[in-house]
Amino acid sequence: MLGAELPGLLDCRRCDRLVRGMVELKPKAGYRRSDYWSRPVPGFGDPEARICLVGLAPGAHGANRSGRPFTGDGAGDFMYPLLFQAGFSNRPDAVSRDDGLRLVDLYLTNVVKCLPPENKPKADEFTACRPFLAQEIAALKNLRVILALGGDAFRSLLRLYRQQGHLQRLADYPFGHGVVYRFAAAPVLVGSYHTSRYNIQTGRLTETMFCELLQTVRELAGDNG
Ligand SMILES: O=c1cc[nH]c(=O)[nH]1
Repeated sequence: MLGAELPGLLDCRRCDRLVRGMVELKPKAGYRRSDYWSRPVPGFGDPEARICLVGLAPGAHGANRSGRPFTGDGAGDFMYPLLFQAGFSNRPDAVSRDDGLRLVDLYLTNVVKCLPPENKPKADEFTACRPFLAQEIAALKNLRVILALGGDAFRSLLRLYRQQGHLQRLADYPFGHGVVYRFAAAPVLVGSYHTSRYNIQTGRLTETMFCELLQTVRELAGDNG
């Protein structure tokens, strides 16, 4: 099972700090508290996907409001048009959960499903949420490549791989934009700088860099271009 059907996800209250933070968050101008999802945000996409893109956690006024990863935040505004250009979706933007957006050969999720204060989940919150990520990965039967956005998401995936016996030392797998790690019995792991507004504004990540990486990921999944 995937998305909102992941057992126990929508009702999860494991992390007190995160639950409190979502309740206390002040809506942005023009919105009311009732406009906010303010619960664990399920992943979504193609259940037959060969590729899984994994972000960090819902943005305060993006995924935490809309209830869908990267929907309504700067990171998504950068990413969705490029996913469309690369043929991974049926429309170039993401507006709300009922906008008709469909992902093709791609599943999109976050390592932490609830909004973390200051965008920084704590170690025990990564740990508490990891079983959900493990279930998503296990349910994607055609999965070949995981693209992790940002070092924190990347390292959380490495920890999952270590727990599952696919690797021993995290230090053997340093994060970087474009790093590719292969494993005997787990999806290829690829690192990308996060598509955050900060990274885009500072030029750390450009459209060209991200498009090239999407192409690489597609090739790693089995297409020759
Ligand atoms: O990592 C991120 C950033 C913004 N929105 C998400 O859903 N995930």
